[in-house]
Amino acid sequence: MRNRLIVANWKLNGNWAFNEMMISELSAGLGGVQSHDHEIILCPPAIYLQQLNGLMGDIPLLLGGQDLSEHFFGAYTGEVSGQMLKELGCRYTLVGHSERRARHQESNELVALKAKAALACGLIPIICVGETLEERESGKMNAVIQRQIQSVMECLEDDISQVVIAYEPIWAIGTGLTAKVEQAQEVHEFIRGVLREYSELSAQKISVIYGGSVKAANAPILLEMPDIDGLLVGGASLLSSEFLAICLSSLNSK
Ligand SMILES: O=C(CO)COP(=O)(O)O
Repeated sequence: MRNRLIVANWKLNGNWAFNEMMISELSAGLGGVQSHDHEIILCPPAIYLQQLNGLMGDIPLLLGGQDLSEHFFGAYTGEVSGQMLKELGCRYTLVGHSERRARHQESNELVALKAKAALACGLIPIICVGETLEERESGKMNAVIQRQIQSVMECLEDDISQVVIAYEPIWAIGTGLTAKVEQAQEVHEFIRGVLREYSELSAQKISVIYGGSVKAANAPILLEMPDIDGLLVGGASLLSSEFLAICLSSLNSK
């Protein structure tokens, strides 16, 4: 019933030659593989969306932004709007990644406005949530994640089923530490419970994906969990063989 999503977050990586090579290697590896309930989404730096859109042809890949402005146009130097992402071929955009929350002081309220702006532009927001190690160890994890989700849900009102949630424990990002599958499943189940408070149907429909040191080696076991509907991959998405193996393990696991 829920879509399976494998999302590559390239962060501040890529260049013209690298992008060309990645698309050609992903094309060779995924050629002919089609699945109506699987989506593989590349989120490169916004500046490369146009190049990738031109390179993708009929390869079964989609594009997403890494962030967007909560504004639609105007005097906001350096920002990229949802319409601009849409024009460049995006179907998705990440919102509220922990690196933006921490480094750019993005509050829950701002993340909610960005998710709303994304939907208004016809984009599906992938809303990132997750706790620090300190929050986990001091027992605040559930409250932190609940608040992150509630802010968005309260702002979106009728549109809540149109989003994707990405659970990324901050202590597992880029550290080589992955949440144990049981730990990840437990939080995903908790997130579905929070969603259920808004709508049972939405809770069943919204894909909740996991991110944090995902690799080809741990992807299959994560994807076996009942409430893990896909993966948000950072470092391993920059290595075509690793990323392909992750995509193929997902395509083969359903
Ligand atoms: O932040 C992430 C994806 O958004 C996870 O990054 P890593 O896979 O490098 O840990």
